[in-house]
Amino acid sequence: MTHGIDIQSISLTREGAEVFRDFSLQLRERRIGIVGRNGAGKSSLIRLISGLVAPQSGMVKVEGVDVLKDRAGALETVGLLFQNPDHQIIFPAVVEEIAFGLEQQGLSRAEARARARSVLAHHGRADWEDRLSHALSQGQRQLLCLMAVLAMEPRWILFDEPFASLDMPTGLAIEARIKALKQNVVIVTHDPSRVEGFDRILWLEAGKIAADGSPDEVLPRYRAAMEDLARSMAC
Ligand SMILES: Nc1ncnc2c1ncn2[C@@H]1O[C@H](COP(=O)(O)OP(=O)(O)OP(=O)(O)O)[C@@H](O)[C@H]1O
Repeated sequence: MTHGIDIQSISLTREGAEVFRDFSLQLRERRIGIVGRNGAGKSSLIRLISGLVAPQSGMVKVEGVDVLKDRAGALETVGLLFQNPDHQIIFPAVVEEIAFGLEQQGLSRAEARARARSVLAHHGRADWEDRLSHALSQGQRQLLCLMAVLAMEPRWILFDEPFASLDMPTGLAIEARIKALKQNVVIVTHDPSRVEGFDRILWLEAGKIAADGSPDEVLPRYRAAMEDLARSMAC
């Protein structure tokens, strides 16, 4: 049985601004979308879930792993893809980028590189073995980040606006890859059409859940509210 993601009474303040106060949430579904306006706390929430941001109080467990206290366990349990691959990629060489997380999980350097090469081959990118990350296109760098996360085989993968800077074919290709993943997936997006057909949608507003339910329950209300706001902002 899956324990899923268990967020208990989180309070988070960033640079003096309160983002969450006594916030609790349980996530078990396989496909979860998070929508909400700029500054609602969507990125902060998935950073909390992956253990990259520490709350002032409260606890986050993913599949029973305390992601703040058990960093090695967290790497095996939850992977995060940043919106901008350039904020994620550390190494000049593609193979090193994929091997790094595997070494963090305890593989030797040689084992990690061999596994990285097999991951590239599995995704039909064996020819990237000797490529430099910065010489890839934006969409290709995003795919590299996805492969680096998938290589670690986490049970949950969190995506922070994965489509924001991709052209249409690359966006569709990444969307198809995400759909085919066997892992549990959480996607933060400003585009409701990307999360139609998901199991659960959360609408986050100023650090609180404004709506929580199926896409049919939440997305029409979200779209209508955003359209109302747009009308009130129009000059
Ligand atoms: N690195 C940071 N340092 C300090 N404060 C931050 C940082 N990132 C976000 N915040 C603050 O946390 C709050 C929530 O931001 P967050 O990025 O989580 O929202 P979001 O819903 O993902 O917004 P967007 O849709 O614009 O990406 C905002 O008030 C923001 O100013």
